[in-house]
Amino acid sequence: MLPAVVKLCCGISYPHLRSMTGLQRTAVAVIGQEITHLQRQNQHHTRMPAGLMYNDATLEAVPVKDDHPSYLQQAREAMIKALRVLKDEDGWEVEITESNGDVICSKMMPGAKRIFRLEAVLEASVDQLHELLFVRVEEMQQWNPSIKQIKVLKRVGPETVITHEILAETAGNLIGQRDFLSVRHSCKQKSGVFLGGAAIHLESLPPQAGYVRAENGPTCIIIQAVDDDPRKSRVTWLLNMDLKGRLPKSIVNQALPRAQLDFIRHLRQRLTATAAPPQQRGR
Ligand SMILES: CC(C)CCC[C@@H](C)[C@H]1CC[C@H]2[C@@H]3CC=C4C[C@@H](O)CC[C@]4(C)[C@H]3CC[C@]12C
Repeated sequence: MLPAVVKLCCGISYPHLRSMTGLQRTAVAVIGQEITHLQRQNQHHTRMPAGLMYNDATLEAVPVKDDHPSYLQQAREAMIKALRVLKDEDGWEVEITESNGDVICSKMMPGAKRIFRLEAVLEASVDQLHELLFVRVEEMQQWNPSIKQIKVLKRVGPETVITHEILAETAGNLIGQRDFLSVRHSCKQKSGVFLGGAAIHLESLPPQAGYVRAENGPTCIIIQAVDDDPRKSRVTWLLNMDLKGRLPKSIVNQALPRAQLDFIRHLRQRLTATAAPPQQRGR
């Protein structure tokens, strides 16, 4: 199914491919590699029962009964969709330009849904960011006060996890309590690290009392080394979120880019905190 979708996309976008630059080329390159990976993974899936391959017995179990082999596919499809959106340069409007160079643009999608793209350069290596944003994702609540909890419910593969995220009340004041269920996938390429994600449904974890189940994705964070400095990385983050519930669009469309800036600010604080011991900070 996915290879067919990608072939179709490639066909549609072929005339545009010749005029592409930078990020766009990266995005297209990764789509090709993803197909190859995916085809290999799919061969495994047809031979082995779902869930047997990477079951990690040490994981603290919130039961994920509704296991099926397509989580990896869903995550990859989400990543490809998100990359296609980033690749298309048309229709982006600048929302916020910060004095430190961070820029947030937004774009209206079919269905009158606004999505947001943040671009920032961070003082951290690609590996450091991969570690903080994917490998040690459960620690995020320690450095990001907007998040009450992130829990890895299941490891679907070495680079694919199912997570449950609960927003902190501080972040939710205006928006109300939200939680998310997502499949998240990380893909390391020469050109950088790609983190993709999409909302999923699990019968074993239905929306909880007092929370509105929001949907995050298809989304993608691209982390690329800055050419002349391996200690810096360029982050391109597509935020595509449906907060659900009855919220005025104007409020949502202000809250989302703000949430992106907050996220990056906390990430920077976390990076400074680890870079220098407390007595040296600020010198
Ligand atoms: C009140 C509203 C507007 C707040 C929105 C909060 C947003 C910005 C929060 C909620 C859940 C968060 C995500 C939770 C998990 C991950 C997985 C990780 O691999 C990359 C970061 C990422 C993708 C987070 C990005 C920021 C995030 C999307």
